[in-house]
Amino acid sequence: MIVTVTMNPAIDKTVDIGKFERGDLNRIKRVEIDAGGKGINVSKTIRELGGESIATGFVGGTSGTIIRQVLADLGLRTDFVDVKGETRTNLKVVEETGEVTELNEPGPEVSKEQLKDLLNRLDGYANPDTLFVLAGSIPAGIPTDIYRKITEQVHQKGAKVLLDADGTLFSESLKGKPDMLKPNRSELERHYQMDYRASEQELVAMGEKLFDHGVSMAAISLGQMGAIFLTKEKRYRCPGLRVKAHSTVGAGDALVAAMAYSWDEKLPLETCIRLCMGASAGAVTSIGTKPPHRSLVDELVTQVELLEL
Ligand SMILES: Nc1ncnc2c1ncn2[C@@H]1O[C@H](COP(=O)(O)OP(=O)(O)OP(=O)(O)O)[C@@H](O)[C@H]1O
Ligand SMILES: O=P(O)(O)OC[C@@]1(O)O[C@H](CO)[C@@H](O)[C@@H]1O
Repeated sequence: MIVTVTMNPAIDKTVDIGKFERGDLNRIKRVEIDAGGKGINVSKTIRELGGESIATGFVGGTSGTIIRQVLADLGLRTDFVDVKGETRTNLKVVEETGEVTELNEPGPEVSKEQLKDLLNRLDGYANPDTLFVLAGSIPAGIPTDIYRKITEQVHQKGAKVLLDADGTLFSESLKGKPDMLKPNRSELERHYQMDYRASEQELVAMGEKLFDHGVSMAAISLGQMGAIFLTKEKRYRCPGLRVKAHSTVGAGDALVAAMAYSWDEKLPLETCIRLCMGASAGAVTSIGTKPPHRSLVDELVTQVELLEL
């Protein structure tokens, strides 16, 4: 069973404009609305891949109701805790060049009781057959060591954790010894305080250091350049697939979804990697933060090149 945790969901409003003019009037050509937030995107992609998950976290207000409804319409199982404020709306501005500017709101505050409620629910799902996907930012009221706490809590019941977090949240969460990680290049560089662009060798070295934190698999995503996949036994580099990109937002979530789905289905490492590459490349072709179609993923999977390092 896969349980995704989105502490800070969002309505994603993706707008297409020609060229973004700072300090001037910008006319929008197209608007796309999605129920988003990293864990929710992971759940949507798992569903598209043919798997099942339970999407959990906090939702509130009208946006929260919309998110619940959209996910129900998609046939997703959810178990959200209600909060008082309004779930955020995140704006993604996509220019003709493909450049994306993201404006993410902080999200509504979560009380101690609401957090306790969520932790109790997560505890109820934890067993050796459960993988928790902890992904994205946390709203006000939630301590930065929350992912560490959840990881320690569910580990006690034999469950596993896949983490996708940024900055301090990433560094704090590592202390809980998550089982799988999906940092991107800049998250790793920031964690290891590198003030220059790391080489491939340095990225691999940094990735392997994560094994000291108990990690058993790390996927280092490199945007259009592809990704590096590391386990204790094997190291692969996959060049990025050539696709017609619309918005890269959510590509990382699709990769995480494929990792989680592969774990649940007990797929071999190489099959998992191909799926990760196919799903993430497929996600950049979709408008907004919609998951890639399984048929497209299957087509892209055949193009994946695995270079053993
Ligand atoms: N332009 C692109 N063309 C092809 N594949 C891409 C492109 N951008 C991203 N990808 C695929 O998506 C994966 C994840 O992308 P990226 O490294 O940008 O993740 P991320 O920073 O976590 O993204 P986000 O947080 O926006 O979801 C890459 O490893 C790659 O396989
Ligand atoms: O503010 P966070 O939680 O870091 O990221 C939230 C977010 O940008 O991540 C997803 C794409 O990965 C979007 O659906 C969503 O708007």
